[in-house]
Amino acid sequence: MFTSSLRTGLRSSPFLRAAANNLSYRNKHTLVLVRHGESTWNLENKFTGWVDVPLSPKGHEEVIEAGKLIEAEGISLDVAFTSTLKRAIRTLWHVLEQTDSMWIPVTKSWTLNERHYGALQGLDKQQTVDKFGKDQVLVWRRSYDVPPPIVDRSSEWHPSNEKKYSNVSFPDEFTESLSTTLDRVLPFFNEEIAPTLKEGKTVIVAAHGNSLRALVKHLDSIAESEIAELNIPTGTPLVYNLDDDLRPIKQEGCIAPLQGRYLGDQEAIRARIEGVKNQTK
Ligand SMILES: O=C(O)[C@@H](CO)OP(=O)(O)O
Repeated sequence: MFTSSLRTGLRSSPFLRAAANNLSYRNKHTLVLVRHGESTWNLENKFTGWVDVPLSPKGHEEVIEAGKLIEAEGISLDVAFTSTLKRAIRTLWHVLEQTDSMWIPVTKSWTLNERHYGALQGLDKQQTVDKFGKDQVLVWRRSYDVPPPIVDRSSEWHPSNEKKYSNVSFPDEFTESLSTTLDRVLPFFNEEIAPTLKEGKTVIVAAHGNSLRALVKHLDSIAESEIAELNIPTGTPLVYNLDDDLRPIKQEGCIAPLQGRYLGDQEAIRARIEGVKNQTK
């Protein structure tokens, strides 16, 4: 009787649970993905892409909570990667603060940016549905290889007009589909993130809905036909355990087709996923 209540007590202790998780994460390649928290343009329901908008007040709260969840899970971060957009950078900062790992190396790369939304950037999502129809907007948002309308160099949204991309050359007419987003996310993953994971480091990537959709398409071998259905919620850590070939080890409680596991209240997470989907009804 006494022994069994002692065992129950040990299992329910957050400290001991975190310590046990810490041991189990140490023996695998651990990759934590987190989409930035709600941004001001998520709140206003505008197509954002590479427009550098900040987190909303709720977005800050979401990612502070994300950091606490990572900490409670006993995950000890070693190396971080993020985009060059402030909503992802700020998300990472909050997570690093909450996990007492602000000292770890951080690499920022435009290749982890959100998918560029071309001439849709800045438009209200619902008004775009009203003008072009739900089906067309769904194709622009979620098809694998149909890009939104282009911007040229005269547009304020063309990356050649921004200092932060001055070392990169972009075509005169620019836009991105999920497929062309994957064409820049995957080389960065293979050249920078994969070797770090193989060294045994625990890696966090703070990025965006569509750059993370591209990455998990690769990790989880999701078919082009299936990827349209996949929506990633804001500010929710997604933890992968990877084998030595960096193939995901399917985790209990994962939401198919993902093999990694979201941390947090699973019902609330499913509601957030639906919320992303329903931005264009
Ligand atoms: O506007 C965007 O850049 C993205 C993410 O917020 O939107 P969507 O989910 O419609 O691809």
